[in-house]
Amino acid sequence: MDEACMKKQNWDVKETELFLEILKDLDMKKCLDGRKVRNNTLFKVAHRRMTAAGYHRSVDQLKFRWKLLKSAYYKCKRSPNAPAPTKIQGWWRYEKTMVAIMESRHPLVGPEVNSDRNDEVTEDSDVEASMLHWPQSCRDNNTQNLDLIIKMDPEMNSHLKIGFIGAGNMAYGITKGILAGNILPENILVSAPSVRNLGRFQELGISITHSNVEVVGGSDVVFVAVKPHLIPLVLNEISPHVTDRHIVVSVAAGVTLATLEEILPENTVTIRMMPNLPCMVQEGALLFARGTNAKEEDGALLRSLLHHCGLVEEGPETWLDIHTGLSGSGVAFVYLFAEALAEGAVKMGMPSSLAHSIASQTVLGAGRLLRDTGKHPAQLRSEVCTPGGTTIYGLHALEQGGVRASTMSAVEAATERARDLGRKPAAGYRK
Ligand SMILES: NC(=O)C1=CN([C@@H]2O[C@H](COP(=O)(O)OP(=O)(O)OC[C@H]3O[C@@H](n4cnc5c(N)ncnc54)[C@H](OP(=O)(O)O)[C@@H]3O)[C@@H](O)[C@H]2O)C=CC1
Ligand SMILES: O=C(O)[C@@H]1CCC=N1
Repeated sequence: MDEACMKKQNWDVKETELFLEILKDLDMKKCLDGRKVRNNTLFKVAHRRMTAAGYHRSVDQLKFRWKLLKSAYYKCKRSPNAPAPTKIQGWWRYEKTMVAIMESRHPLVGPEVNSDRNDEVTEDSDVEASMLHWPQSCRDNNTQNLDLIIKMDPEMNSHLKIGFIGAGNMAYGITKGILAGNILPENILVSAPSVRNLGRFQELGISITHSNVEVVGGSDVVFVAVKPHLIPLVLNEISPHVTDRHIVVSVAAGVTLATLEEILPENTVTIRMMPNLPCMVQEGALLFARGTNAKEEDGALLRSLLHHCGLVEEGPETWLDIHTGLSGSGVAFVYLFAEALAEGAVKMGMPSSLAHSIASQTVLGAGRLLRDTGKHPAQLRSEVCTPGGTTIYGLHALEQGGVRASTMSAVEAATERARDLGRKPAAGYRK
């Protein structure tokens, strides 16, 4: 480690005080009990807040600083009257806050305390922080816990820098959803080779560039929203600039996590996600799968970033292609049906514009009722259907046209196409 780097590891009073205030504010008493003391998420929250305040420490450095402070606290407890019981310079400044944190956490008895005491280290070894092995975050931390932790820190996302590579319809849809949350336009940067799609981002107050590398350099979360056949090209271009600071989220249909991980540097946090266009009106349906290095808290962060886009779910990667058929492409199937409904009305003599606005309201109303009641579609269908009435005559006509089978085939065909794109992203692809 060179001298400049070692210097960077020296904490000054202001920085340490801020760090402790953040930990206190995060209410460690509730969140860090025993085994969860090293919960990555909390340190990540602290990391984001420190970064926002202009202090650029890695999560591991924060953990190590905490370890030192705890060590000093225990030394002090053991021999309160001994002079300079710790090597942390100016320890007296932090003692009060440390006591406030530690003594609201648990009494100084019990096995956890003993195990904490074993963590005692000297400040001299601070420079070795990056080499320390920290246990993985506890597997028993379910998503609910993580969501709670993130909710505790409502400003967390607002400091995140978000980048989009590709300025097409999907990037725009996700951006609109993100902006409905607490991310400000000035924290978003979008790139595309031409200006033709960039204007609408500018109108939202978002910065634009033609440089994908600039987007990576200025972002914590990078959405890659180019067509699937361009993914290898774009990832090869940005790969030298991707670091452990980044979460790379691909929205490209079919492109697998294995492909992303093969091109990006080892240890890159990758997430594969399939959104859909209604993100634009905060009614999207999004499914994501985490890559090898993406932890639960990375998924929780993505969820909290996108929750204004609509329904956000996590699942195994094998469901991503199915979700593409069901929902990514599925919205287009619904539009086709809406169009056909309107055309049926036009055929029967209704003016086109009225027919289309009634068709869209019908799709919206049917969808909301389906979602909000949680009823099975067949149940709602039967509630509309009077015996011998109009609806059953119409449904009969639809069944004769094979609408159910052809819709199932449409989902199947789109799923298979996504799987093909995953095998050969460029195969038969048209822009
Ligand atoms: N549209 C949808 O409903 C959905 C799309 N997706 C996925 O989202 C991705 C994007 O789709 P969509 O938004 O529809 O596509 P668009 O064609 O609307 O947008 C593609 C964007 O990529 C940009 N681009 C092209 N080459 C590069 C490059 N080398 N570097 C940076 N940007 C580049 C284009 O630039 P320019 O503006 O200059 O042309 C354009 O802005 C696809 O992978 C698709 O599978 C997923 C779910 C739904
Ligand atoms: O048609 C496509 O390939 C993209 C993916 C899902 C929706 N649109």
